[in-house]
Amino acid sequence: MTSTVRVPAKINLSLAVGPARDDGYHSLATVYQAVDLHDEVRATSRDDGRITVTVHSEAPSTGESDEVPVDDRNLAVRAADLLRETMGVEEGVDLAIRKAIPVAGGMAGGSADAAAALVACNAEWGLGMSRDELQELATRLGSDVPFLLHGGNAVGGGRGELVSPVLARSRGSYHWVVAIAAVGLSTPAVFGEFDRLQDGADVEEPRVPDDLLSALRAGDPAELGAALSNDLQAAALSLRPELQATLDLGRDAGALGAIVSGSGPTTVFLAGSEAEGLDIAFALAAAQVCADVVQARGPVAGARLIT
Ligand SMILES: C[C@@](CO)(OP(=O)(O)O)[C@H](O)COP(=O)(O)OP(=O)(O)OC[C@H]1O[C@@H](n2ccc(N)nc2=O)[C@H](O)[C@@H]1O
Ligand SMILES: Nc1ncnc2c1ncn2[C@@H]1O[C@H](COP(=O)(O)OP(=O)(O)O)[C@@H](O)[C@H]1O
Repeated sequence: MTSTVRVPAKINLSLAVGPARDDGYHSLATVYQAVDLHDEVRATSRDDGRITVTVHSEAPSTGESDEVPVDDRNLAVRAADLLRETMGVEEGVDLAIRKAIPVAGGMAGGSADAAAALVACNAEWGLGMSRDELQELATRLGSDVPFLLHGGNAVGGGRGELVSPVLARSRGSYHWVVAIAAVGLSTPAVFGEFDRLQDGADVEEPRVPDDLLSALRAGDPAELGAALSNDLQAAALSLRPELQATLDLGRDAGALGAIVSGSGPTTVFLAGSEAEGLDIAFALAAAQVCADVVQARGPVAGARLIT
């Protein structure tokens, strides 16, 4: 048998970063949106208990440091292994990943594959675990993994893993332009730069901005564009100063809002319509400021079985 799962990328519409905690993580208050840039994970059970992975990349080529591991460092393999250990499964699985989400781009591609592997292996091994049970395992795999199971719009608290669907009344569908950089950025390095830039100053407890929530409730792209925020942006720009020119170019081409996605270096631009998105995409592509430009829509569902 084979079970295939489609899983989206995420954008942080707002990302407020608090102080570093004792466990080395930072407390976060973020609003996630899942967008229709999808990876696919296909799981095929095998009798010998081994877990293997292959990766077919459709994402633009990235630097060597961004290569996706094809051993037990791969987050999809870790997810399958955690599920297997937790449930005492004897079978193994071959995982085949088709990647379209940029690697180390701040769009949670690795976390997405982990979420997809949980759903695919749950089906493939016939475990019948509920979404809530999978959610608990997801928190152990990474801060972003629970949201990729959830999808839609959601608030993330704790270190990002405490996902609450408080935005049930949010409306609208949004047109994004995504500018993908040639070489990724390491998430811990960006948090490290955030700490360095604070230079020992007191960091406030993070909170979700009210204007962002009200923009989502209203379903108003102009309001949402003005309310986008990211506390990691200064750190990402400090490590990659050239991203500032990309942000400026997109704004000049008519973006309602322009922001570094999560820990970067992907930058995202909110457009008023698909046609306006195309103008922004053309301007970015013509200026050759990034490796690839794609258009995406959000919000969309989280990790879902498609076979
Ligand atoms: C920044 C965010 C924003 O959504 O995503 P990306 O933009 O990287 O995709 C997330 O917080 C990333 O989540 P994820 O990529 O799952 O990170 P994890 O594996 O949990 O952590 C990787 C490392 O990032 C740092 N980290 C992560 C989350 C957090 N709240 N505080 C941190 O300081 C820690 O150094 C940690 O060891
Ligand atoms: N399935 C996977 N897909 C992508 N990266 C993975 C995967 N498994 C492990 N990784 C590692 O995780 C790192 C961060 O990847 P990714 O989740 O794409 O970035 P980000 O945290 O910036 O969103 C990569 O550089 C790679 O070494």
